[in-house]
Amino acid sequence: MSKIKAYYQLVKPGVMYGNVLTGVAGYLFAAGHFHQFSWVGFIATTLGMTFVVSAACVLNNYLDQDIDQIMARTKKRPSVTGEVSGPAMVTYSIVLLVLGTAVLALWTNWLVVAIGLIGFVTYVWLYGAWSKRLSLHGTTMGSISGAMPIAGGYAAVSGSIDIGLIMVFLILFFWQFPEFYSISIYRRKEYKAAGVPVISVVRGVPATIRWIFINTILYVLCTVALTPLGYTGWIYFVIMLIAGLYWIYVGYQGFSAKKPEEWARKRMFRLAMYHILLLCVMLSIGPLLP
Ligand code: HEM
Ligand SMILES: CC(C)=CCC/C(C)=C/CC/C(C)=C/COP(=O)(O)OP(=O)(O)O
Repeated sequence: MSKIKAYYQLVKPGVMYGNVLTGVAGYLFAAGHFHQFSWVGFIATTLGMTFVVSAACVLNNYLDQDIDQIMARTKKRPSVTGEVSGPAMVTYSIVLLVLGTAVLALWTNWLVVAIGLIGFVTYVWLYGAWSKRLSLHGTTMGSISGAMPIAGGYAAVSGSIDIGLIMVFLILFFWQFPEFYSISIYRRKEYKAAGVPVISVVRGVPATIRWIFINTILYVLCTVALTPLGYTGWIYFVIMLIAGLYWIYVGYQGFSAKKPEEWARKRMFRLAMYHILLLCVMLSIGPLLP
């Protein structure tokens, strides 16, 4: 692997782009609602968030080497193979964090800076270094950090904490349980071998399927609630309701799945990916449509 590719891998591109995408959606959602869009604010939010989320992922890679070297999915990471040294990773993370925080501080507002830093600390320490290793509730902590970028994007426009900010935070918070709990089903053996107490290891697969179902319903309720709350028009409502009911139906199929691993990988996880894309598009245009 070339050095550049190694440094790129360290930011966990899949997770990083997903998080930035939700940040962008949060910004556009608020911009549509408040009729207030600025290119400077938009670019600074996107760029700053990209740097801060990347900084968090790099530091997490540095701290997670012991777990990552056991799991097949993660054992080829540059942090594990030694391609990038420990001190280099820490320096890289600090540079990204300083850059990102500076961009957010200069061109957005202090609420966005605070949300970025809370997300950073929650992901790197409260989740990665602490609760992920200790308890099945680590996912809840991880979900708090994962819901920060959309809240940050929204806050860049609103400048304050309001119902809209709380709702987008909750939507993203609940979305992550179907996403990660389905991964925990199809990667159960790896997590068990690495000693990570994810829900499928601690409570078993049927209980995990139950919690996926419950959280999917909570996600759908929060997404459609934006319309009666006055944030989006009925086109958003109808599309999110239909897509949401379908997701709930797929969650329900989990109860009778003959091969839960296959259901989790090919149905539930995949649908979580489609849902986040659809959600981001609909949040961005929902306030502007009838
Ligand atoms: C807003 C929050 C999140 C976003 C946007 C997100 C996005 C993504 C995306 C796009 C992927 C597929 C690409 C890739 O493999 O890198 C992925 C995979 C993954 N995510 Fe998430 N994720 C989020 C939250 C979480 C949470 C809370 C956890 C765990 C507690 C988690 C654990 C994982 C794992 C382990 C994979 C790898 C799956 C595999 O290789 O089979 N993610 N995520
Ligand atoms: C504003 C801000 C900086 C927010 C932080 C956003 C962020 C990086 C969220 C990630 C969510 C999450 C728990 C991913 C899984 O990590 P993992 O360590 O379980 O994944 P792995 O097993 O692939 O390493």
